[in-house]
Amino acid sequence: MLNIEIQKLKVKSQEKILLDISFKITKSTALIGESGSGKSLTLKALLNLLPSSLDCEKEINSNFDLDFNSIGFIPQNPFTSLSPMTKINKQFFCKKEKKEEVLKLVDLDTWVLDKFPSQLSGGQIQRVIIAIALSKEIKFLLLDEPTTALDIENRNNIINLVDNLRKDLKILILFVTHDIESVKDICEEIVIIKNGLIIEQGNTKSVLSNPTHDYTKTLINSTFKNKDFRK
Ligand SMILES: Nc1ncnc2c1ncn2[C@@H]1O[C@H](COP(=O)(O)OP(=O)(O)OP(=O)(O)O)[C@@H](O)[C@H]1O
Repeated sequence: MLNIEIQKLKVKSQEKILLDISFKITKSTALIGESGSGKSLTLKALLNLLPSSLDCEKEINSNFDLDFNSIGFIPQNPFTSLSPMTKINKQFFCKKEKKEEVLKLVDLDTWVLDKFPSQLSGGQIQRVIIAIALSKEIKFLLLDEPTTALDIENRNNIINLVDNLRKDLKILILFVTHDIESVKDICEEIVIIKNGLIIEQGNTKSVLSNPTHDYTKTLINSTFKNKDFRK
């Protein structure tokens, strides 16, 4: 079973500590926090994409090589993630058979290969982006608010897709969002962050049904208008 143990992830600017967290990913973990809590910094630090003005200390153990080839990244806005003037076919860097295999995994037919991004819907583009990530035989998938730019139907489709990938491919997932509802059924573990620090973490269902911090309660209440899930 794959696992990642982030023992230390600390990001500092010249003025202050922006992020200081540690957590494990053994299946799928949701990282939840308000705007400015440190979600993007966490992703950038894991992807080695922090600006040089920030100082980063990392102690990460994993039972596989954590590098460019083993990590897939799904950004927030699918509409700006692909090259607009290039057909989908040319945006994959793998053999035809692999393209067909990964398109099937995301429930798309090969006709999309002959299209430009502008000819696809937001949900289809997000599926293509996930297929491109999967064409690399990744072991760890990072998702940065992957449903924010989508309508409710496409949002649910992408959530179901991520859930199926998690079950079928058994890859590790870190799903970053401010929207608890989108992850409550697909992430086993949840990490709540505020001002760059972990406020609460644990099994998702336990934390959501019995939050101990007011910050977590506020996040839950702002997400769930209908609180039936807690019964
Ligand atoms: N390059 C930087 N230099 C200095 N401070 C930064 C830098 N990048 C981010 N920060 C600060 O670090 C904190 C966390 O930012 P981050 O972008 O990780 O938040 P976030 O949780 O992703 O928010 P959002 O949901 O709005 O994207 C914020 O206070 C932000 O101002």
